[in-house]
Amino acid sequence: MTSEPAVRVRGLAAGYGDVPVVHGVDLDLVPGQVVALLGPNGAGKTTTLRAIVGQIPAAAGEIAVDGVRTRAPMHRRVRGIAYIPENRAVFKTLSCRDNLRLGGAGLDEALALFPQLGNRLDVAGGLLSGGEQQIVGLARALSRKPRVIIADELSLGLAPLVVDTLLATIRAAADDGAAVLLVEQHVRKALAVSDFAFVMRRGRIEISGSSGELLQRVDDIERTYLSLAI
Ligand SMILES: Nc1ncnc2c1ncn2[C@@H]1O[C@H](COP(=O)(O)OP(=O)(O)OP(=O)(O)O)[C@@H](O)[C@H]1O
Repeated sequence: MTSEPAVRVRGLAAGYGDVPVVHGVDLDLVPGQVVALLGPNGAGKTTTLRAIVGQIPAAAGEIAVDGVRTRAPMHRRVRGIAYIPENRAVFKTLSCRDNLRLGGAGLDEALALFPQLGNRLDVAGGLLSGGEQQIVGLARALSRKPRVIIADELSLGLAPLVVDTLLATIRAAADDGAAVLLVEQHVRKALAVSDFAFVMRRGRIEISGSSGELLQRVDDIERTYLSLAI
């Protein structure tokens, strides 16, 4: 892959107040690639994403977007970056249609991605199933054709088929040229759709490699790194 990283992270440290949570994180997000960030609960994955998008400040290290170092807050840094946080950002009293239109996203593009929303457009966001709410959030983010997609546990609590749909859509967005960073609890599914993966524990990256390599040692990785909390 010859593309320059869309996002380059070096030596990133971040935390909350005086409490350091992540340390020394290096990663590149390259157009066309999905990078999976794996790790047990509390490892620091969400904190890493929040620091990359500028929702919390970096305590140390560098973040460069398109080769330009930035410390800008999220609303400036995220031009062309879709951040899909863990909690489903669906407005409960707005219809599915209005939820999809929010923020300038195109309804047609959203329905092209997820035709199954077509007969749910008049349903209030709060009455959609968890899977549908997550699909609405992802459709809204992807229909703006972001260059960088940063997604946190898209599949939390969803049925396996919905998880497969969401991950396939993420893969397709990368194949169309997006640079993707994905935090995912389904380790095998994440390794199957990603190109490169990092395993984080106690705030540090402990393993990195191609997803194919990591898939070959997934039993060992799950036993050693993913089965224990923190
Ligand atoms: N807003 C916050 N204020 C203080 N500490 C926090 C906050 N959010 C997270 N933490 C702490 O930071 C550590 C890392 O949490 P983080 O959410 O980044 O982990 P994670 O790997 O994403 O785990 P999970 O899979 O449970 O979301 C945990 O010890 C957590 O308690």
